[in-house]
Amino acid sequence: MSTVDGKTVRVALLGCGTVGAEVARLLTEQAGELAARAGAPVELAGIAVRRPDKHPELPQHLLTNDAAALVESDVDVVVELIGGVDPVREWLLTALRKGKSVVTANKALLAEYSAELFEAADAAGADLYFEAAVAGAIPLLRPLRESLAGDRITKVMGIVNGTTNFILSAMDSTGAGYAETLDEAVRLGYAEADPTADVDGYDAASKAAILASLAFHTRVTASDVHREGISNVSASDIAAAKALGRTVKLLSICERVTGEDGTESVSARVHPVMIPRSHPLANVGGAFNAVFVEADAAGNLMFYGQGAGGAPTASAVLGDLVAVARNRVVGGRGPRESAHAALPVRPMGQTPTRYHVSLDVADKPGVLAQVAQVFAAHEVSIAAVRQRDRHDTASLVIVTHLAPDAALEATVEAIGKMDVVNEVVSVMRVEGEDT
Ligand SMILES: NC(=O)c1ccc[n+]([C@@H]2O[C@H](COP(=O)([O-])OP(=O)(O)OC[C@H]3O[C@@H](n4cnc5c(N)ncnc54)[C@H](O)[C@@H]3O)[C@@H](O)[C@H]2O)c1
Ligand SMILES: N[C@@H](CCO)C(=O)O
Ligand code: NA
Repeated sequence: MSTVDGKTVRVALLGCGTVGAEVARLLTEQAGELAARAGAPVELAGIAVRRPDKHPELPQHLLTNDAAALVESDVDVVVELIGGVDPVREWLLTALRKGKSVVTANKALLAEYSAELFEAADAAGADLYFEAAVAGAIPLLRPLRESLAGDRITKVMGIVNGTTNFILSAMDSTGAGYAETLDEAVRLGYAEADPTADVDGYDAASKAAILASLAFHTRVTASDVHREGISNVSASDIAAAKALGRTVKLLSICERVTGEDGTESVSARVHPVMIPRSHPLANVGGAFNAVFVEADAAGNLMFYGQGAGGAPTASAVLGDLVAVARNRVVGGRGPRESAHAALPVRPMGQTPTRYHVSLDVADKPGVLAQVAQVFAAHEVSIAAVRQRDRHDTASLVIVTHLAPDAALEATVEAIGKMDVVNEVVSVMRVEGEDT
């Protein structure tokens, strides 16, 4: 038995590309079921596209190239699937100020402007949902905003960019270098012709900002996130990781950091990391996403699935659409912004990290002691050392304990200048316990 007695919820769809086309299809094909679940018919009232004449597949009477006018028209919900900041930002602010609910997949916009969007939403009592913006189909933002709202989250760490995960997974399995693997990823259609946002970590940094804000009830923007991409990850790094029983992943890491004086701050960063092959994130291959959440009461949680693609991303958009339609039917709202903790963002240099350093050194007495002395001088404690002799040189692999990132960086710089060090073969941060 279902009750569909609510007033029709009229939906404006802005953008009909990879994700928008799937949303339009599912909205039409599943109209009856969506109405039953929402408690009211959910009706596509208009679709804004750039060139209506290029969309013979869509109902022609719904098409317009005037997104601004569609937002102002008699619609209840605006689903934005165009992307980018301008001009979308103004349209969504207009919609929210007029009390219309907004559903968007736009991480670039949310990562910089969520405060003003939430302010507009809160002032008008409208909903702002964006499950598709991080990790596509994977239910992640709703668990953070709702299911875990009673817990204290300490860390959110994951693979939230499919393109870079595809490239790193391929480098790991073939041993090939970065440039040739990227070319292959573009050829196969996994990476875009201009893959900058993915490979330089901008996409993952936007997602980290959204995750840190929701997990820690604070405001973190993309510009607060320390960002390193994967273009410097070499075949040597991958080989060094393998030799240690580790693999390399581009991780978005958001964590609470408690200073020596007990004050709390947030660290949000994106960079390549060596993790043990036994770590749950190590087995996430290809273009899949996975996010690990640590919370005081819940313990460890893992979210895994498809982080991109038309249909998977549309699944998250439709879920949000049903949620906002339900809220309208019962006259309520979804969660408002929760930024009460107002935690400062810790600079990367002061963030505790661990390094792996692989060196090619002269094979003579006292070299290990000299290298260890440089670590000690920077107050960096060594967790493990492995030395392997070759002819007249030796391979030295050092893994540190936690130390401020700036101290680790300075240590590596000083080591690179030592006469006894022939080559710094690989330097990378590590996460997870060694097995
Ligand atoms: N594709 C994915 O896998 C994926 C996953 C998660 C989130 N997202 C996000 O979803 C959003 C859409 O991504 P996409 O992959 O569908 O992009 P897309 O480029 O395939 O589609 C965007 C569409 O918007 C249209 N458009 C641009 N300006 C417009 C305007 N002024 N009026 C009307 N239409 C206009 C474009 O012509 C294009 O068809 C982005 O914010 C993206 O970050 C995408
Ligand atoms: N370019 C993104 C799409 C999903 O946000 C990725 O590779 O994961
Ligand atoms: Na998601």
